[in-house]
Order: sequence, then C-alpha cells, then structure tokens
Amino acid sequence: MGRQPTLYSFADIHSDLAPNLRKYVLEAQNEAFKRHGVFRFAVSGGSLPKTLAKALLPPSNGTEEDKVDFSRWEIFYADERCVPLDHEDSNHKLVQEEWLNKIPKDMAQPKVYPISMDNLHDAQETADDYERKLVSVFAARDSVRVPLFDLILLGCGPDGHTCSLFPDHALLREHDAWILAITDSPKSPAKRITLSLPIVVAAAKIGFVATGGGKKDVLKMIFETEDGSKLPCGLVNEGGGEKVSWFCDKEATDGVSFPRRSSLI
Ligand SMILES: O=C(O)[C@H](O)[C@@H](O)[C@H](O)[C@H](O)COP(=O)(O)O
Repeated sequence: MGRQPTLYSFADIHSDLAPNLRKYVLEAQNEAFKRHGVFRFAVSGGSLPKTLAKALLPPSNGTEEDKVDFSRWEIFYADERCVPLDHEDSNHKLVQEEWLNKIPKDMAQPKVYPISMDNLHDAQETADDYERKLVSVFAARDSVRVPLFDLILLGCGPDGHTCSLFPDHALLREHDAWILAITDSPKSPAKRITLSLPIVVAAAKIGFVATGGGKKDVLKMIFETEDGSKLPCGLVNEGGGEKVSWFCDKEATDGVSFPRRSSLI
C-alpha cells in the first residue's frame, strides 16, 4: 500500500482543487528550497496551465508556507510541440499566456527554460539540445547524473498518454536519454519533444491534474485494470508510487473505486 499513488477528488476546480493544488506545489517548493535553495519544476500543456494559474496567481495568505517565491523557481517543459515558440500550438506560448504573463510585474519572475525551436526540422537535434541545457543547469549545481526535478506536473490524455509519451510507443522503452523526440505522435502535431519515463519517475514529486467527465473512463482503466497499468500514466504510477498525486474533480473520478481523498489542506 505504501507504494500507491494518492488520488484526490474535489467537488469543484476553482474553490476546491485549485487551493489544494497550491498547497501541494508550495510544499514541494518549500522542501526544494530547504534541499538546495531553488525549485526546479517541469510543466506540460493541455488544460494544466490554466488550472495552475488558478492555483498560484491568488495573493498569499501571509503565512511563510503560503509564500510563492518565484525568484528561486526554474521552470522547464515536460513536453513541447515542434512549432515556433510563438505558434498557437506551442506549450510555451500556452503556459505564458495562461499563467506566466499574469504574474504581477512587481513580483520577482521565475527563470524559464523553453525548449528551443531554432532547429524545427530536426526533432532529435532539438531534444539533444534541451538535454544539453538540462546537463548544464542541473549538473552544474548538484553534480547529478540525472536531472532530479523537485516537481513535475502533468496532464492525462483520454488515451492514457502523458507528456508526449503515448500508449504502446517504443519511446516508453527508452532508458538512457533524458529528452526524447517523437515524430509520429498520434495527437497532432506529430513532431514533439518529451521527458523520458525514467526522468519523470525520478522526480521528487509527480502530480497529475485531470478534470472533467472525459477522463473518467481512462482513470478507471489506469487505477483498476492491468491494461491501464501499462498506459503511460499507469507506468508513472507504477514507477513513482507514493511520490505520485492525482488532482481530479468528481466528474473525472465518477465510478472509480480506488480510494480517494478530498483534501490535503
Ligand atoms: O502537449 C500536449 O499535448 C500536452 O502536454 C498533453 O500531454 C496534455 O497534457 C494531455 O493531452 C492532457 O491534456 P488536457 O489536460 O487538456 O486533457
């Protein structure tokens, strides 16, 4: 049981899921500050940036635990689409528009590491370039052999994909590279860059945010079936165990019998 992820189910995104997600992210931030003075955080696209903005943009309640100190945040991407960074399909553009650009200008700003799209036609070179970037940022500080993110926040696709790791794809068996290129993604656009599964499960904490009735079938599958445990989200559950938390609403967990919690506050 100790190796199981935690599944939270909230009544409402705005008044319930968002404040709990805030608490979770800030706990991860505070633990990371104690460990090494910075907070290294990776984020993906989809509906997540909007929910993250709901969680993190409201002002602090004044307590030390609730203080967001962006001056010590380093933000990375869990996955990106191979399009220019100002293209409407770009995860970086989405994260900027939904969240980062809304951080009040009189607050310290986080350091953001977008996946450079200077070499749009060569996805592998783009992946290698981001891996070199991670080597320089992480290894310089901690002399680590793998990048240990303090927190990675992910979405869950209706097919069970996460990051740009898709069901049954050969990239799920990649164990050496940190950053992977996919050129045949079943979800458009076909060319994408993604963290590899071993890097995701190495993180100190891994959070999923999955909301809406469109997620209930895949959540039932992930939490309750053998086949679901082999989907990319199921593999993160298996590899990350108790480091994994799911932030869902009641529509997404409708009919899921895996034990649920309704608050971490
Ligand atoms: O680039 C992408 O396509 C996203 O990063 C992708 O992995 C997303 O997180 C899931 O598809 C869930 O998306 P929703 O939260 O919008 O369902």
